[in-house]
Amino acid sequence: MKTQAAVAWKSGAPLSIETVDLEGPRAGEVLVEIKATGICHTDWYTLSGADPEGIFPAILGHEGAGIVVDVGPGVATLKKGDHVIPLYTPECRQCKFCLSRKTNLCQQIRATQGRGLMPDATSRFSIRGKPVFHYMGTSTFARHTVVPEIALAKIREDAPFDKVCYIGCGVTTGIGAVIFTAKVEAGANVAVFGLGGIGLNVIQGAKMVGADKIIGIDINPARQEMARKFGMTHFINPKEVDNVVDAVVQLTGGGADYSFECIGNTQVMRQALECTHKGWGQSIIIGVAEAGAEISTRPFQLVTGRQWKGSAFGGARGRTDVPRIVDWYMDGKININDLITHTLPLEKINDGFELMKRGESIRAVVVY
Ligand SMILES: NC(=O)C1=CN([C@@H]2O[C@H](COP(=O)(O)OP(=O)(O)OC[C@H]3O[C@@H](n4cnc5c(N)ncnc54)[C@H](O)[C@@H]3O)[C@@H](O)[C@H]2O)C=CC1
Ligand SMILES: N[C@@H](CCC(=O)N[C@@H](CSC=O)C(=O)NCC(=O)O)C(=O)O
Ligand SMILES: [Zn+2]
Ligand SMILES: [Zn+2]
Repeated sequence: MKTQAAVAWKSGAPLSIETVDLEGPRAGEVLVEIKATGICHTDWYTLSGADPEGIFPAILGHEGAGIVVDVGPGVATLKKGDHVIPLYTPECRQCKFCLSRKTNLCQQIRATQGRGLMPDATSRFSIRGKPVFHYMGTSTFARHTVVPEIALAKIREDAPFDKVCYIGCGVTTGIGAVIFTAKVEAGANVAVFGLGGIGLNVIQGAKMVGADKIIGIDINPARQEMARKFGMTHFINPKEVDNVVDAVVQLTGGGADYSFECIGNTQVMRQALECTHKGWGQSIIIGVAEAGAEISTRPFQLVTGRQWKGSAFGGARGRTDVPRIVDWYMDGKININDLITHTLPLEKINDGFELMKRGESIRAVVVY
């Protein structure tokens, strides 16, 4: 079939709206009509050329929601008409990683996914006979995409696509990092570095679990108002203090119980670790740093009880947890609407990237 997509021909260049050939689903695969997709900082990271796994031409996008149009042979858990959210972290429930119960990082299809291919090592997308790569196993910047069955969460049919698409990455990543990765307890003090589409969801998660002080740190003062609305109790602008670490330690009487780095800046990752409490502080890295970047601190920081952890997709097991998070939204337990600051048609997708780069949007959502 033919479909329309925003194609990334090469790094650093704007996306180009193209008519694309899309082959139907093979065994274990599902054809999805994407109804809406968010634009995440990680799409920009890959488009910028900073991602070691970035390959071109590709169809980016990993924060979508849509409807099943067709299923390939052997697909048992989904049928035409089902509403779904594609998962860049699948959940096969059979691999060593899934069975361990220690991680959400299902590895069943990770190798081919990282090479921009479907599990049988081929692409379903092409233009004028030349293959175009998939991205993160989802490629939601296309009106139609093919996704493995294990990488689709079935969601309720009354959930609005233009809001719950954000659960496909940002919402789950932020709230999940608090609930699933850090397991923040009521009364804990939390520091959140970076108050964008991810950090604001960390704040929302910290508020949900009953954290005490929720300290937001951002160089963009315009982020303060929204962060307070979502539960931030204190704000630090690094440009206005001598030392961010000291500022957090003072505010919390010794250090944050938990901190979250939601930027992708390795200097800030160090600050986020070092502002946590001696003996038990945990710092969760969420931000994705550029290829080759390394983190450092004095080992003494770890010897004295601080811990560094990472979190991908909030530690969520997508097929199990994403439908629950959709329920939380539908039950009014989490706020997504206020974070979606811009809605655009596919033709204007590059404007969405510009808004993000200028710090003017929290989430821009493309509605097909
Ligand atoms: N681990 C995971 O599963 C995921 C990771 N990410 C990554 O999380 C990071 C954040 O993504 P978004 O929230 O969408 O980005 P964003 O661009 O919306 O937000 C980043 C925020 O950090 C602030 N900031 C930049 N430099 C700063 C500094 N030196 N100190 C304090 N604040 C600073 C910016 O003003 C902005 O408000 C990105 O690196 C993204 O790739 C995104 C989704 C999932
Ligand atoms: N491709 C990059 C790594 C990018 C990365 O860390 N992705 C996150 C999700 S970011 C979503 O917006 C993730 O889930 N990582 C786990 C994984 O298996 O990719 C690189 O090669 O550095
Ligand atoms: Zn993302
Ligand atoms: Zn698995």
